[in-house]
Amino acid sequence: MSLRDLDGWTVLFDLDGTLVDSAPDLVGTLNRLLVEEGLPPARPEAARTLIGSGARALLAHGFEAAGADVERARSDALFERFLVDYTAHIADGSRAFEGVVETLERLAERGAVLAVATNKRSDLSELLLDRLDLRRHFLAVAGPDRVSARKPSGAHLKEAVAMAGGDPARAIMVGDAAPDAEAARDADMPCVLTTFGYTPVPVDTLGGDVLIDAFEDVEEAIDGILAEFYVRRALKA
Ligand SMILES: O=C(O)COP(=O)(O)O
Ligand SMILES: [Mg+2]
Repeated sequence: MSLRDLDGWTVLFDLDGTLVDSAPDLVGTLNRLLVEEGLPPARPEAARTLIGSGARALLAHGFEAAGADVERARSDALFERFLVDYTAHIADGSRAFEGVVETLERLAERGAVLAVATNKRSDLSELLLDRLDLRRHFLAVAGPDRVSARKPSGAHLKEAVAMAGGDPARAIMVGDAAPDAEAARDADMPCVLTTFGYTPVPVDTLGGDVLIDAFEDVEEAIDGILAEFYVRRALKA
C-alpha cells in the first residue's frame, strides 16, 4: 500500500499518558506532599488515573482521597509547593513511551505538522519536553494557559491547531483520557486513544475512533482515519 502524504494535516498530541509516561514524577510529588502533611501516600496505580485534568486537579483529588478537607486540598499554598517540588523532579523517572521519537519523525517526514495540546501548564510542559529532548518535534505547545478554554473544550484543540498554523478541519487528536475524547468530539476532530495512558474509566468507553496499544500504531491509525476522510469526500463530490 502506498502511503498518502500528510501535507496539510495537523496531529495534536496530549502529553501525560500519551507522549510521556510522567506518572512516576507526578505521583512522586503528590506523595511527598501527602507524607509531609502527615497523610498516607496514594497507591501509584490509583493516583495515576487522576492525571489528565491538570496538576491542581491531581493534587486536590489526591489530597481529598487521603482524607484531607477540601479547603486544605485546594489551597493555593499547597499548589505552590506542588509546583516547586514537581519542577525539581519533573524528569527523574518520566520517559517518552516506546516508539515516540521514531513515530513523530515518520509523521513529520510524511508532511504532518505536530503540536501538543495538554492540560499541563505550558511552562511545565515545555520543561518536560526539553528535558526529554522531545520539544524539537512540535511547532506549538498549547497548555491550558495559552488557550481560551482547556480540554474537554474543543476550543483547546482548535486553538492549538491554529497556533501551529494548521486547519482544524484537517486535524487529528491523539490522547489517553476523557478530556481528550470529549474535546475532540467538541471540535469535530477524529480521535485516537492510547490504551497505556491514565484514565479512571475503561478507555474503550470514551468514544475514541481508534484505540492503540503501542505508540507506533499511531501512524496506522492516522492512515485509516485519512482513508475514511477521502472516501467520504469522494462520495460527496
Ligand atoms: O497534567 C495533567 O493532569 C494533564 O496532562 P495531559 O492533558 O497532557 O494528559
Ligand atoms: Mg493525558
